[in-house]
Amino acid sequence: MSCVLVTGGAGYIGSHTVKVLLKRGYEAVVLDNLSTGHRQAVLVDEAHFYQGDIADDELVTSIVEKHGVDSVIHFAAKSLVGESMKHPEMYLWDNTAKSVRFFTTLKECGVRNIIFSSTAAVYGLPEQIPIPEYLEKKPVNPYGESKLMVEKALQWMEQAHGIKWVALRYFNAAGAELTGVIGEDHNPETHLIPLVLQTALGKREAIQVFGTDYDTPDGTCIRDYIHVLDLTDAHILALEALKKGMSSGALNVGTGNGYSVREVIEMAKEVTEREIPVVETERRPGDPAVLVADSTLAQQLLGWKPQFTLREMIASAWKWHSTHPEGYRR
Ligand SMILES: NC(=O)c1ccc[n+]([C@@H]2O[C@H](COP(=O)([O-])OP(=O)(O)OC[C@H]3O[C@@H](n4cnc5c(N)ncnc54)[C@H](O)[C@@H]3O)[C@@H](O)[C@H]2O)c1
Ligand SMILES: O=c1ccn([C@@H]2O[C@H](COP(=O)(O)OP(=O)(O)O[C@H]3O[C@H](CO)[C@@H](O)[C@H](O)[C@H]3O)[C@@H](O)[C@H]2O)c(=O)[nH]1
Repeated sequence: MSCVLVTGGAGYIGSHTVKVLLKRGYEAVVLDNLSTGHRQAVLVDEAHFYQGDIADDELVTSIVEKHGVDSVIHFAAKSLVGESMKHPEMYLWDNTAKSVRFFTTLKECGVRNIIFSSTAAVYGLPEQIPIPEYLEKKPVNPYGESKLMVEKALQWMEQAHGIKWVALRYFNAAGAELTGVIGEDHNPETHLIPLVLQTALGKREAIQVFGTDYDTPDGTCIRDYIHVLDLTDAHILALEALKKGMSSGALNVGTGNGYSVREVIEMAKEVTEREIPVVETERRPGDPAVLVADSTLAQQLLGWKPQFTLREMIASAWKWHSTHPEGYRR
C-alpha cells in the first residue's frame, strides 16, 4: 500500500483518520505543528510523526522523498470562525497562503492526489436546504473564505499542473472513535456537543443556547452532525476513487438530517443521564439558522454512506469526555 501524508494528523479529525488508515493497511506519515493538535493523539507506533509546518518546503520535500508519499490528506488549518472575524489575515495566511505553498511543494515533488478539508462555511447563508454542491458560495466569515480560496487554487493547479483533488465540505463533525482512546480536545472549545458534555460533567455551569428566535420549529439553529468515523471513511473512499480516475471536485459530507440545539441538548441528557443546565442567550453573530447537507453526490461517486446516528455520536463523545475530562492533559 502507498504512503499517505496526513497534515493536521494530531488534530481531532486527522487523528481519527490516521488510526483508520493504519487499520486498513496504509502507511501514514503525520505532519503537524501542534498549534492546536496533540502529540498523544497519534497513538499508533506505526504512524511516522513530524512536528513542523506545512509551509516548510524542505521538511515537506524530505518527508515525501523519505516515505515515498504519493497522496495527501490535508487537514491542517485554523478553524475558529470567531477568531477569523477578528484576525482575517491570520486565516488568509495560515489556511490559504500556506496551503498554496504546500501544494506547490507537492507539485514539485510529483505528488498528484490531494484530499482537502473544506467546510459548509463556504456556502455562507444558503438559500436552499438541503444544500447541494452547486449552490452559490458566499462565505460570511474569513474562515469560510480562506477554504473556498483553497478550493479555487486546487482547480487552477489542476489545469496547469495536473494535480488531482477532492475537497470534502464537512458539516458538523462530532463523536469519537468507539474505544474512547482518542477524541475531541480543542482549547478553547467552541463546538456545541463537547460543550454540552462538559456541562454534563459539571465542568461548566450551564450550556448557553445562542438564539431562540430563529425561523426553525423550536427557535434554535439546526445543524447536520456527522460522526468523525463517517468523515474518515469519506476521506479514504475519496482517495481511492481519485486514484481510480474519478474527476476532481468538491463533495458535501453530512448525513442530510438536521438537529436543533435544543434537540442535541435533550439527547445528551438522555445519553448521559445527567442534568444539563441551559442558559438562553443572544444569537452568535454569523450563525445561519439551518445548515443541512445534500450529500447525494458523495454517496453516488464514492459509494459512501453515513453509518452513525446523532445518539451514537453523542454516546461515543461521552465515552471520551467522561474518561478524559481534561482531554489529553491527564
Ligand atoms: N471540526 C469540524 O466540525 C470541522 C468542520 C468543517 C471543516 N473542518 C476542517 O477540518 C480540518 C480539521 O479540523 P479539526 O476539528 O480536526 O481541527 P484541529 O484543530 O483539531 O486539527 C487541526 C490540526 O492542524 C494542525 N495545524 C494547524 N496549522 C498547521 C500548519 N500550518 N502546519 C502543520 N500543522 C498545522 C494543528 O496543530 C491541528 O493538529 C480543518 O481544516 C477544519 O477547518 C472541521
Ligand atoms: O455554546 C454553544 C455553542 C454552539 N451553539 C450553537 O450550536 C450550533 C453548532 O455550533 P458549533 O458546534 O460551534 O458549530 P458551527 O458553528 O455550526 O460550525 C461547525 O460546522 C461548520 C460547518 O457546518 C464548520 O465550518 C465549522 O468549522 C465547525 O466549527 C450553532 O447553531 C451554535 O449557535 C450554542 O448554542 N451554544
